[in-house]
Amino acid sequence: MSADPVIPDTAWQAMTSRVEAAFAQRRVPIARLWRWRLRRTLVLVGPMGAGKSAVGRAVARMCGCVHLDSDALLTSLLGPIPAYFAEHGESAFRAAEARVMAYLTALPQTYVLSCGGGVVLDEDTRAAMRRRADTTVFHLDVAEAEALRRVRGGASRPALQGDPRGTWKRLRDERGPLYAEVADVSIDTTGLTAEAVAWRIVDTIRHPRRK
Ligand SMILES: Nc1ncnc2c1ncn2[C@@H]1O[C@H](COP(=O)(O)OP(=O)(O)O)[C@@H](O)[C@H]1O
Ligand SMILES: O=C(O)C1=C[C@@H](OP(=O)(O)O)[C@@H](O)[C@H](O)C1
Ligand SMILES: [Mg+2]
Repeated sequence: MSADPVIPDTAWQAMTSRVEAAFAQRRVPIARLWRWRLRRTLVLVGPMGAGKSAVGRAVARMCGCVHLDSDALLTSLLGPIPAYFAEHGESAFRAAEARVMAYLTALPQTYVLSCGGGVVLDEDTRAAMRRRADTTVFHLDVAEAEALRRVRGGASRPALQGDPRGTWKRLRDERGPLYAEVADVSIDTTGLTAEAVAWRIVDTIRHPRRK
């Protein structure tokens, strides 16, 4: 794939090297205790503050699989997301995000992927998520008040600038059908710890018919 003008080749190569290193340094899974191994890719989508990043980390720790976070990779490519939004605008961020998602959804390995809340805006990303038979997509949802508590008013989330409460609700409503389009399983995380959500995900994968 040729380099996007806003992403130097060297930065792209550094990012893909980070991903390859993550696969090379996989940790011993807690799940080994019960001799169970995750053989699927798990993708977490949902609104800001649903816990996609925290839950993804917890699931990967339990299963000893690689955890990737689209926002962490984008930060390594573009620098801090709020500064990038301010300097280049949201559409430049979305273009970079779609490119990172195309790369991630084409990886041959299995892993846990925490997505940024807006990845579903891109049609190709949604199609790539649905295409993979070895992937289960979880839609993590959360009640508005708890989401706003978790993101502490949205200071580090540029998409919430101005009116965090109104914007969070509008984005969640607008994107709700897109999350539903890609998700195999939906979990309301309100009142649950990130670890409890992670256990629920692992349980869903281990006992698919009990969903
Ligand atoms: N289920 C949860 N219960 C309480 N706090 C949570 C939960 N999930 C995440 N958090 C906390 O809320 C904040 C935002 O979570 P994060 O995982 O970054 O959300 P997202 O990636 O969906 O925007 C973090 O400080 C995280 O530790
Ligand atoms: O919903 C959005 O538009 C965004 C969500 C953020 O990720 P989280 O959902 O992990 O907070 C991050 O990608 C960016 O600030 C934009
Ligand atoms: Mg996140």
